[in-house]
Amino acid sequence: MKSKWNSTKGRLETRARGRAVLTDPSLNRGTAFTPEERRELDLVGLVPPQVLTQDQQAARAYLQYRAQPTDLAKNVFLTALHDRNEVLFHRLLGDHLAEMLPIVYTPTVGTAIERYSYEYRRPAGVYLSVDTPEDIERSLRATGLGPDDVDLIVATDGEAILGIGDWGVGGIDIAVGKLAVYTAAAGIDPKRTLAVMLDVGTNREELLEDPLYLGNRHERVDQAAYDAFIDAYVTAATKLFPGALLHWEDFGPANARRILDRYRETVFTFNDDIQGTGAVNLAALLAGVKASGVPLSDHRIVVFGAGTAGIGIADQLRDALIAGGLSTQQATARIWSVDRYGLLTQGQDGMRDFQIRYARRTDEVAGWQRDEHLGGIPLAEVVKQVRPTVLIGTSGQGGAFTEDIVRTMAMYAERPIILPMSNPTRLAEAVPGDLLAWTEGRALIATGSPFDPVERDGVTYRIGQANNALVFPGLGLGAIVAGADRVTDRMLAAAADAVARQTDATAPGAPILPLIDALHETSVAVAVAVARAAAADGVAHRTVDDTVEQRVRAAVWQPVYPPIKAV
Ligand SMILES: NC(=O)C1=CN([C@@H]2O[C@H](COP(=O)(O)OP(=O)(O)OC[C@H]3O[C@@H](n4cnc5c(N)ncnc54)[C@H](O)[C@@H]3O)[C@@H](O)[C@H]2O)C=CC1
Ligand SMILES: CC(=O)C(=O)O
Ligand SMILES: [Mg+2]
Repeated sequence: MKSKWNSTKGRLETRARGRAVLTDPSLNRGTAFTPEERRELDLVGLVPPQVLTQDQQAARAYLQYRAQPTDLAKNVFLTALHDRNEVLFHRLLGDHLAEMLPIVYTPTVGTAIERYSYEYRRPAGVYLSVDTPEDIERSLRATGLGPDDVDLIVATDGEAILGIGDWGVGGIDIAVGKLAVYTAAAGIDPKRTLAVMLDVGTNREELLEDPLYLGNRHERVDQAAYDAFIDAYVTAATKLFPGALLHWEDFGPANARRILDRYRETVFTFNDDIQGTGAVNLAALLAGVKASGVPLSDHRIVVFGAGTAGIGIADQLRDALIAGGLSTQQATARIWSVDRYGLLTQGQDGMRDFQIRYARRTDEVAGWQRDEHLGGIPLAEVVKQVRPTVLIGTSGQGGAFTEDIVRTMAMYAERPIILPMSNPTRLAEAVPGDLLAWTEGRALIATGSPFDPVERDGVTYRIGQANNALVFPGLGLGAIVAGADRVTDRMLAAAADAVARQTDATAPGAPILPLIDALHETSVAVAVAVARAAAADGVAHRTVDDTVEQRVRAAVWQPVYPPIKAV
């Protein structure tokens, strides 16, 4: 590798010279290279004469950003900046986090993924192909990164991107987006991360037929080939980068849980949609429960959309109820899960194995109104019968929480807790303005994608984002600082608890989750709690003591140009 971070000397050392410096985004600082650096690195005459400060560069980049006509154009602009000058990209993102997160992350990242093969400029990570698994190791090595150089790898197979489905190779952008959030929120060093696209094909006809489509032009492979490929990836990644956390993002429901179950006991690994989402949802509930004044164990919880995220949520809620003193049976009975064929009920055809534990007994629902067209008991009937106090949406079905459903819920719950968590924005099961109108301002709300505050009767309701972005960055940072080699349930519960402690939702209009402006402090709190939990579970390989918060803060990477030395 031409450049290397020298941690003893605290400087970047490079053998690159001239144009090669300017085309490497981890080295390039464009007009901010000092006269001395320009001479040392053979850049004299290759950049305009004026030397700018990073502040000036950031101000100019922000002007350019603001001049972009659409959100997609803003995304493309930021991607290009990322490709040109990584530090400046992170500086800009950090300076304008609440404004730019919706551009690099949900909702606009969804559009960027749909448009990937059209907006493509430069590669963005490592593209591994199921057709040539023998190249996995070589491709990972080609990054030039050594065994101690990687803390984190975010991988996707692009099958279940947010709620927009299978986008094949374009899915790489969700891995890139998650990594941007890791750095912006928790200061994970971007040099020490990798985005990986596990290209197993796509079942989206429109991509297969598109001459510009950049991924493998065949359908998704069968399970045997798929599993062998995933195994080859895990084997190579753990061999080459033994300390790295393997983060899985947006896998289809048939694979997400299977992969997690297969590796979680033996590999340092984390499924964001199952575990991160479960933790942020639990945090929202803990904060909402405090504001509602009703203990968690007295709540009746309906989860709409019993897939990867929905059942991940149900599992962590169930664990929290059990930790609060309920038996497994009692805890499970507090949760009603509704999927595409209605309420999960015993004996229902086509249930996934991970859904079965939430299926209700048939005698319990015998008198409930079925919808023959749907093939089961619809959400509206479940809400009527159950009178839930909590309604969670992870269905990807925009508008599914109708006025009728919400008004029925609000007849019985004083402070209904409603979390339309589906992304991107257009797939939210309901929007905050409607929810507040239908509940006369009583609903406690958090949404998966960002929403503006709502004004009502002189109160400003700020809407927290029930998004795993409140959890995974701090989880990663805490795990790194603790030198963890596993992600345990206790670490997830600790993350949820730490997020919930960041807010007090008792004041009128207060959000139940911390706002994005506070994402960094939230992530630090999560990291500290996670590091302590890792130590308590015996999976930490570094000392976690009273100095842990200091160490977490010291580990936060800052977007400043480090000293650079030509070698
Ligand atoms: N806010 C957050 O942090 C997160 C939000 N999500 C969102 O949750 C949604 C689902 O994501 P995944 O669980 O990964 O997908 P998934 O495909 O695993 O799950 C979706 C589930 O919804 C069900 N469903 C589909 N149509 C339905 C209908 N008409 N009625 C009831 N259920 C229906 C499907 O059968 C499936 O079980 C997406 O929109 C995603 O963006 C996912 C992860 C994190
Ligand atoms: C936030 C996220 O992970 C999702 O919507 O899939
Ligand atoms: Mg996801």
